[in-house]
Amino acid sequence: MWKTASDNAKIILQKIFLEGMYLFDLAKFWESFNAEMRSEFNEVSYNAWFKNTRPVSFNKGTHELVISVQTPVAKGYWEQNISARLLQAAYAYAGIDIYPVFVVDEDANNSERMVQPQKREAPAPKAAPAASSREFTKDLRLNEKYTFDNFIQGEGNKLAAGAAMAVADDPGTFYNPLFIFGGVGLGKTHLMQAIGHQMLAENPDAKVVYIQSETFVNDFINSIKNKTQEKFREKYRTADLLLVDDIQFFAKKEGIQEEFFHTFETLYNDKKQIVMTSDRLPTEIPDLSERLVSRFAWGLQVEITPPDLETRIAILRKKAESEGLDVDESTLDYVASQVDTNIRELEGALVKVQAQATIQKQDINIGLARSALADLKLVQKSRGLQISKIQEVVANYFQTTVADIKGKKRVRQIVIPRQIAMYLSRELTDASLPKIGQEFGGKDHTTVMHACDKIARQIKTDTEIKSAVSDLRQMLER
Ligand SMILES: Nc1ncnc2c1ncn2[C@@H]1O[C@H](COP(=O)(O)OP(=O)(O)OP(=O)(O)O)[C@@H](O)[C@H]1O
Repeated sequence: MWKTASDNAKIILQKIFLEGMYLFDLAKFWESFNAEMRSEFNEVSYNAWFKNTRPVSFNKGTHELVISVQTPVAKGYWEQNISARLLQAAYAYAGIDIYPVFVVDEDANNSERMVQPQKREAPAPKAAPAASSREFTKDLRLNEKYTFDNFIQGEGNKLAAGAAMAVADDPGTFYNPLFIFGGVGLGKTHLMQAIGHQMLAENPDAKVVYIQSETFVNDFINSIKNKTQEKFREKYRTADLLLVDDIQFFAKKEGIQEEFFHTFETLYNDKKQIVMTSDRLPTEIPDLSERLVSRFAWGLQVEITPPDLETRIAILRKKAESEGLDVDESTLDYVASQVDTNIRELEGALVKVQAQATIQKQDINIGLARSALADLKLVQKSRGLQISKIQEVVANYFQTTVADIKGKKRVRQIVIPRQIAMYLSRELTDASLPKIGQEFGGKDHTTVMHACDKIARQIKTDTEIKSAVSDLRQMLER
């Protein structure tokens, strides 16, 4: 029987397909794709998106290519920005279509939280007022050291760093707004400004506005006093990138919130990137209007948690290098072990050691570091109460177990001690509500908020609860 032209075509296609399958060597393909990406992305971006991303398997039947990424942020970035490139590369390499599937590596063990974006409303287009670029340059005060290159990634900040880089690579589209929250001195401002630096490096004419939230408040009040509201609006509503630091200071300021709402709307609708930092989630900022809370959740809310020892050492090493200090590893290790919750204080500790070395005309070594930081140790000791310690003391007091305190049992004998432990964690540590929830077996921050409110109320009305809380406080503060 003769073959028709269309049969032939089918056979040829089948052959090409099979050759493609045959040729599709996953390891080799990945190597070549990686090399291509390495030459295209700068070092920081390459390290963020590609270095720890691995192909897991390729199914020759379904063409599914399973790829393991380190964080949910990296997953989102690959899906949105890199998938298309990967498809092209696979086609060019072996003439086949592939279907990438991204999985987050559970072993990467992220300690930070990422709050998933909420559904956003379709933005109504709005015309932006004309810009005056000189005003922005005048206001710009980015710290030149706060770049991605100088930011050490580790447990506690890699989700936030990944999100910041994604935003810097593709502002106004990917995670808008980006809301970075977490404790004092953990690098929120640094990351936020790094986005500004990258935007300016790529486009020196970009209008990058970086402000402390108090500046917005003061500018607004002055604009009313001086009748320069139009100018005020122009300044903020024509930015390409608006960076607002410590937005928790908008708490209870209704007029300011109203003004910021309109600034937000204008920028958002114009697809301009907004980045905010805060020491807590929007839902925890007192009297923050519902519409701001919901808008802040449109993009990504990501937490920075305190760095582990390894990251603290790496930060100190980098700082010592940039200051031209010769500090050996054991001294770096010692200094890093003295300050565990605040990187500003960690850097301050190194400065203290450096100052002592200068005064005493000595080289920096572990003995000198010990004497320089002797008083610091006392301060840290009284401040560094751990949530785990609170759980242990409360469990003992109520003759239950830490597992039950952290668990899900709903019986009253456990629920009350659990709520008291949450209340004390809020009162006696710097931990945010999400962080406390996480330490109590991954509970939602609203559960913690409810527990804290309930115990605060009961202390006023229930003498037994009152004296239990006061006993426990004494035990913990001893
Ligand atoms: N991962 C990091 N790598 C290098 N330096 C860091 C890192 N995180 C923080 N720092 C440094 O620690 C100092 C404090 O950081 P930053 O001011 O950004 O903290 P913050 O979270 O904004 O604090 P605050 O809550 O007080 O506003 C800065 O000098 C910053 O450069």
